[in-house]
Amino acid sequence: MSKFTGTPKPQLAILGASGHGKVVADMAELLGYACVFFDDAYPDKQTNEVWSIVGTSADLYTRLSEFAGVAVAIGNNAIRAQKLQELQNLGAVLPCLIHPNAVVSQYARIGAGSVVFAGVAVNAFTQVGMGAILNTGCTVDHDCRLGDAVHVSPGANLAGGVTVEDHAWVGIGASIRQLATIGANATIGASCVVLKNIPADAVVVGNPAKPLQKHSSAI
Ligand SMILES: CC(=O)SCCNC(=O)CCNC(=O)[C@H](O)C(C)(C)COP(=O)(O)OP(=O)(O)OC[C@H]1O[C@@H](n2cnc3c(N)ncnc32)[C@H](O)[C@@H]1OP(=O)(O)O
Repeated sequence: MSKFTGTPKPQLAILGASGHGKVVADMAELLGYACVFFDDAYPDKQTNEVWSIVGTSADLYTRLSEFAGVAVAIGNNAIRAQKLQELQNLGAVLPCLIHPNAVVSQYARIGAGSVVFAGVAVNAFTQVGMGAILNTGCTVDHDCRLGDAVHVSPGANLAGGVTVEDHAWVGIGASIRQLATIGANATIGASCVVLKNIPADAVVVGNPAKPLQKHSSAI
């Protein structure tokens, strides 16, 4: 007598066997996927905790038809954007993965290849581009505009009408005042409080946000 095994789970390939990748895989399993990793450290590295690494990024590009979807778990915003673009050009399916315990308004839009982790809230009429990381417990309030491959780190809070341009990184626990704009590729340091617009490529820290100064001298 054959044993009933149920419907096979859809397979998700995750590019990047990182710590971030573990969180993506854990969430994807909750969403019903079975996960394997691809990473250029293969074959020297063959596991990422409980998950198998089965090939390099080049291997993934030749095996896309085997997968129901591909996630890119690379924290660097520019590299993640580049890999997502290459995968999209090859016809890969890039699902937007939203944790069951995230709260996303029915009037919000989040782009392909984005991940939204546990405890996140995204409020009405916010739009998020492709390949975003909305990390654990961050909030993105109403009418925000987030570009492609942005990262909002754990516990960061964006008030209403904030703009975050492509590839910008909002650090852990940062707060962004309503209607402020964070320029492309900018970095907002951990716990920073942003009250005014931040130009592209800037690195700012503190309360209120100021450009990062490195002033350690030899002790
Ligand atoms: C799940 C996850 O883990 S997601 C990842 C979450 N992580 C984050 O959000 C981290 C965000 N990154 C930061 O805050 C970083 O410190 C950055 C990007 C702002 C600066 O990094 P670096 O360029 O490496 O700066 P570095 O560590 O050398 O520090 C330089 C100076 O700035 C100070 N500094 C660095 N970050 C901050 C900050 N967030 N607030 C205040 N001062 C800071 C340092 O104390 C140091 O001061 P000193 O020169 O007087 O000693």
